[in-house]
Formats: sequence, structure tokens, C-alpha cells
Amino acid sequence: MGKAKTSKRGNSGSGPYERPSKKNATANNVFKFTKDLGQHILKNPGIAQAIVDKAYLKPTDVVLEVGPGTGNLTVQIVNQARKVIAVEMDPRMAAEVTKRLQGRPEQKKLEVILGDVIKQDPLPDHDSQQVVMCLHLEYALSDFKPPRIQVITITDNVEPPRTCILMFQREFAMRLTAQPGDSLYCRLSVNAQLWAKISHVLKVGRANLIETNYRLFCATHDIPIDEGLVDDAEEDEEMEVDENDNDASMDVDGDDDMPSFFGAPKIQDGGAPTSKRGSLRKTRIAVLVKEKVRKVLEETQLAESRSAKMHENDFLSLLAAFNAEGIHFS
Ligand SMILES: C[S@@+](CC[C@H](N)C(=O)[O-])C[C@H]1O[C@@H](n2cnc3c(N)ncnc32)[C@H](O)[C@@H]1O
Repeated sequence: MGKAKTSKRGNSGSGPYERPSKKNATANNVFKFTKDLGQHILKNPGIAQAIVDKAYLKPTDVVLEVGPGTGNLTVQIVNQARKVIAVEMDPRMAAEVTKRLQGRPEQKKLEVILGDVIKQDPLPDHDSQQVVMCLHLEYALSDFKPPRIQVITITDNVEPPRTCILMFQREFAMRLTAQPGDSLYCRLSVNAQLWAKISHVLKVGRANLIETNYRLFCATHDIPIDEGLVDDAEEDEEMEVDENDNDASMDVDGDDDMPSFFGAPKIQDGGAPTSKRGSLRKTRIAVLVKEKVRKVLEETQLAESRSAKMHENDFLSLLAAFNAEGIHFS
């Protein structure tokens, strides 16, 4: 009989605390890390320091650290800020980060909250957070919320923090920062950039993380939190004008063959609606909206523009024109 396979990583064994393998015998590797909680822990103190440096902390800052893990960032943040509120949902990690600062003068600057950050409502001291550190939580939470919504939720009802340092999978970060004409420029880029000044500050290679499946990560910063980002399912879509539809009939009486628009049913020849009164009403609203859309596009002279090449100001002009027509986007 062949030998039973053993895991190459240091996470085999039955209990959460286990003897680290020789290969991964770092101070951090005492846990059986839970990938479901996004527990990809930084093992390079130089990288942890570089990430914290990017926040340009002030001695008066209150920092919300989401998911401190074993405290690799926390120990650096407490040296530079007035206070750190660390919200951690894994009790083992919460205990570890607390233990790491025990007996040190900085201990009194740290408040550890055990729980799910999404369910903290409101977050303690929520008025005074100037900086949010949220490292690579999206995989932990993406089951029920896309990462940017998580960030909004985390800082909901809060004065926008001066800076957020967020770690995302590389592809996602590249979309956040993509510029008009880039292949990755999409609705996410536009929404995110209207919402905040975003820059790509650091790449964190796989070798700097314990227990990661992902090749490349990066942090973004200067993201004041506001509302208005799109759902995950929509992020690949571009804001496009249906150019083929520009000459469609505006005749609400149904004299013309009206193409299906915004999902409204077609009106058949002779003006008879395909369904009952509700549908007819919907159709009329759709036609009305379509007329307004056409007007907005004409006025802004953007009817021929491709969304993939449009700049922030173009989108803002469009938005203003839609608002002036009574069309508002939530
Ligand atoms: C990627 S680790 C980051 C650890 C640490 N910041 C580091 O870089 O070494 C993510 C941490 O977030 C915690 N976490 C995951 N989901 C959470 C949630 N909803 N609320 C609070 N903490 C969460 C995990 O338990 C884990 O410790």
C-alpha cells in the first residue's frame, strides 16, 4: 500500500494550533489558516511596513484595521497612529493580535473587536476613523457581497476616511485603476474613479504571503468612501448606447413597429398591445424614457462616443444631462 499523502503546506493536522513545518517555521505559521476567511497572512515584515508607510499615517489618526490576522500590520500601525480598532472574526487571530501587544506600551492604543466587520453596526468610534486598512478580505466575504460593497458597508455612515489601503487580486486592482482606452477600462473603473482618487501603490508577490492561492496582489489607496458603485454582476458591462436603436419609432400609439426596449413588449401592427394595460403603460414609459435618452445624447454630443474611450468628465456631463431630464441613477 502506498504512503498516505501529506500536505506540503503547514496547515495539516487536526487542531488549529499545530507545530509549524520546518519549511514554514515563521512566527505566523502556528495556525491552521482558514482559507474561507481569506487568511493569507503576510510573512514579510518589510512588506507589512511598506504597506503601512503608504497610508502616510499621522500621530493623531484612528485606524480601522479590518481582519488584523496575527497582527503583522497592527504592530506597525500602533507605532504611528493614535489608536487602532481591529475587527477580527476569528477568535484565534483576535487572541493572537492581542497577545502580540500585551505588556507593551502600545497595548493601550489597540482595541480588538471580535466579530464580523460587516455586522458591526455602527462601528465603534466611527466618526473618528481617518484611515481604513482592509487587506484582502474579498475572498473571505465575496460569498455574499462583492469587495467594493464590503468596503462601503464597512465604512457606511462614516465620514469618508482620508485614505483606504485595500488589497485586491491584481486583475481587480488593474480594473479599478484602468484609464479610458485601456483594455480593462470598464464600468467599475468609471464608478470607482468618480468615487475616489485611486492609485496602485504596491505589488505583493506570492512569496510574501502564507497560504495563498493568488499570484499577485496590490494595494490601492486614497479611496474616500461614498456610495454609487455597481454590483459585481455588472462590472464587466460597459455603459453603452444602443446605436442601432437610434432611429426607432417614438410613436406611442403604436403606428410603427417599435423594437423591444428596456424589456418592454412590442406593440403589434394596428396598435394592439401584446399584453394587458400594465404592459401598455410600461411600454409608454419606455418610449418616453427613450425619447429623453435620445435628447440627452444629442445635447451632450456623445451619441457617437464609445464608452470605453470616454473620460470622467464625459460621464459627468452625461450624468448631469440625465439628471436635468429627471432621470436619476441610484
Ligand atoms: C488576509 S488575512 C489578513 C491578515 C493580516 N492583515 C496580514 O496581512 O497578515 C484576513 C483576516 O481577516 C479576517 N476576516 C475575514 N473575514 C472577516 C470579517 N468579515 N470580519 C472581520 N475579520 C474578517 C480573517 O480571519 C483573517 O484574519
